[in-house]
Amino acid sequence: MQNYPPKFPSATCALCWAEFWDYETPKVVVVKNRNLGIIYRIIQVLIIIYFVVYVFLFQKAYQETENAPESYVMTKMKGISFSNTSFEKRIWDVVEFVNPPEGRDIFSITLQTVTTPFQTLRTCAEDIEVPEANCTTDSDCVAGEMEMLGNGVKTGKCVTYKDSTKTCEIYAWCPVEKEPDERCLKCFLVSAQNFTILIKNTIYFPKFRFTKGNLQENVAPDYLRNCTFSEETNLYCPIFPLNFIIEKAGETFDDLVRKGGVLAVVISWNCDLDKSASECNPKYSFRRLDFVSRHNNVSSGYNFRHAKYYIMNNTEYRTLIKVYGIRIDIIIHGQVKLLC
Ligand SMILES: Nc1ncnc2c1ncn2[C@@H]1O[C@H](COP(=O)(O)OP(=O)(O)OP(=O)(O)O)[C@@H](O)[C@H]1O
Repeated sequence: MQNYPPKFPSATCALCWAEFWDYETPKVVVVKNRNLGIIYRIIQVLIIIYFVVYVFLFQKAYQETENAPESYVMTKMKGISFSNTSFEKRIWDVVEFVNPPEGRDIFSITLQTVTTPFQTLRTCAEDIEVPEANCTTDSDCVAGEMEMLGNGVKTGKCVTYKDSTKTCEIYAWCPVEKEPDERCLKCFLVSAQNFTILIKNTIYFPKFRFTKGNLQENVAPDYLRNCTFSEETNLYCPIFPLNFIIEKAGETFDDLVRKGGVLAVVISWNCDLDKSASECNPKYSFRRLDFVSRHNNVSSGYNFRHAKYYIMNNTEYRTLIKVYGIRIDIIIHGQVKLLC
């Protein structure tokens, strides 16, 4: 059965042409129902409130925004400390305890060291803690073999490590490093808490050509030497005592000195450029970044090794230094808005 006559293109075209000349208008139906009317008005009011309060007043969606400013950070530490160990009496100035020295946005402060002095390239017994180091006869030590967690290449001999304990002999920087049973936590850099850090920061938003820095302008040349940061009274004095950063990050110096750790100083520049530039101020926050290592027995804290080389009697020596310390990361955030 065929319901509709077959439509030919010419017939469809004629229909369209006829409809083109029709007049259309929506028909409004007024429902006289109080409840329905109340719901309708409430929805209208909610939509108006959303746009006026949230979109316009709070989000300021009529403004153009720019995120991720170009940023310059320079850091400089000041401080001096004295350590008195059985090994040596030592003065620690910034050259000793700041790594790297150029004043980058990521740097570390040495709080404790495990030092292995007078290492030379020669043979010695492998450290007992190294896997496969224990031996009873020379046949346990394959010459030329290297243990990736070890300190050198095996010579093929089994030698005395301590008392009756024997380990494979290795060719390495000897003597090899030994972690002391107990590190003297009070020996090192106790006064490090009072060290101060200058953090110079300038941001630039290229779209709006807006730039600002965190340093007070037009002040006495020795202003920075005498001021300390305070969010309430000294926002533009970016000199932070180390202990201030540690406390604000919710940590204690004693905890950090044991294993080291990584702290962040976050500087946020969130500004409304429709207001005066003086109302665009940095906001500082502080937190510990290496939370994963803090609650972890396998690898906790922050440490690294470096060596100082020297030549004595035509022999090259090095002092191996394992450093435990605080790494500071300066992180810059920013967002500005301007009426377009
Ligand atoms: N961490 C800090 N704590 C206190 N004052 C500081 C700190 N870092 C720098 N200053 C002081 O801030 C001022 C500006 O430092 P800047 O590094 O620009 O100049 P400088 O003359 O090279 O400093 P300096 O020779 O003292 O290291 C100097 O007076 C400097 O001593």
